[in-house]
Amino acid sequence: MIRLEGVTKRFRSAAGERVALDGIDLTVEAGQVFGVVGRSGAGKSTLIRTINLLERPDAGRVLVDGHEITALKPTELRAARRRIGMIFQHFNLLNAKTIAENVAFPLRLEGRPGAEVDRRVAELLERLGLTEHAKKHPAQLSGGQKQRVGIARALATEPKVLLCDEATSALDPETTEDILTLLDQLNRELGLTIVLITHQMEVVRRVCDRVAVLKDGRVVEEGATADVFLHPQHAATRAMLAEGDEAFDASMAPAGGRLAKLTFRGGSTYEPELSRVARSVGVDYSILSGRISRIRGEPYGQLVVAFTGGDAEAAVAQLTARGVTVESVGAA
Ligand SMILES: Nc1ncnc2c1ncn2[C@@H]1O[C@H](COP(=O)(O)OP(=O)(O)OP(=O)(O)O)[C@@H](O)[C@H]1O
Repeated sequence: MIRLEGVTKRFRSAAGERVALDGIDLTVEAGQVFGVVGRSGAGKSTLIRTINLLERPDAGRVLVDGHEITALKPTELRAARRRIGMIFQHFNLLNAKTIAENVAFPLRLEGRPGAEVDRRVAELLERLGLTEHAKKHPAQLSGGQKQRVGIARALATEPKVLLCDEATSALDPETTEDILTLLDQLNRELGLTIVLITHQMEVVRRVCDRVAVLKDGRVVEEGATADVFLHPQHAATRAMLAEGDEAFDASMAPAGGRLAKLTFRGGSTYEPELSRVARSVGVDYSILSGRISRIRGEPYGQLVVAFTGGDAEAAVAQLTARGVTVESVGAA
């Protein structure tokens, strides 16, 4: 559905040249929710803006729904952009216009007949729970409501792709959850392909099927969200995921203990696998850190434990046989 091939973007300023994107290759399949994460300055905004050519790459190709966006003539590009909606951190609404007029705006630009515009706007306001706000102005709405207007406007021309540029970064946690539920619904109900950039790992855990990690304009890691988040391979990914988490303190582990990171996924998350195995091989374990949560709806648990007083190797073998992923985190 979306393919970036060798996409490179440089910015030149008085301070010199800065490579914002350095040969990006990425594929987003139709119907996926795809997240791009990275530190400030990694190139996330530049990357998402190349998908609708708000930023034109210096090299490489961008293909959306079979069209090579980077090769289109201006009139063709305008048509292609109608199939790519976009929402923004600060909503970018027209403050002098009413909510209904904001949503109607892209349809009026296309010159659609008045009656059709009215029908489509009414339908979108209804779908997004905004009908009672139709005649208000953006300043009269909360952040969450403004983002709903942004989404309604982005959907007006029935795009196949929705680009979300830090769409929940200006919202409180409850409103963020509300908007993510909505994006999830639009993805499932309309089959909308969603690409989002964010610095909020929770957003990715909650809605993204796949994630790419960007560092200095390069993709350093990419894969299914659960794989990348539960078994990060790159230091940049590990650092982002560790933020805000209490790191386990290896010095607190029992002397001589064998440390292991255990990952339970799906149904096994709630099974007493660890205590069964410990009983069966006669080892003790201390839990040094732990988290139970969900990634894109799939439950998982991740524990760092220290095995002591028995055959730790046998415990590891039995856990592995029961589908638990065991990674060594060194000795205490
Ligand atoms: N219009 C521009 N002119 C010059 N440099 C730019 C421009 N836009 C982006 N850059 C530079 O390109 C690099 C990537 O910026 P970009 O905004 O894409 O990163 P980001 O990951 O989205 O960061 P943030 O999370 O802070 O928004 C940065 O070094 C930035 O300073």
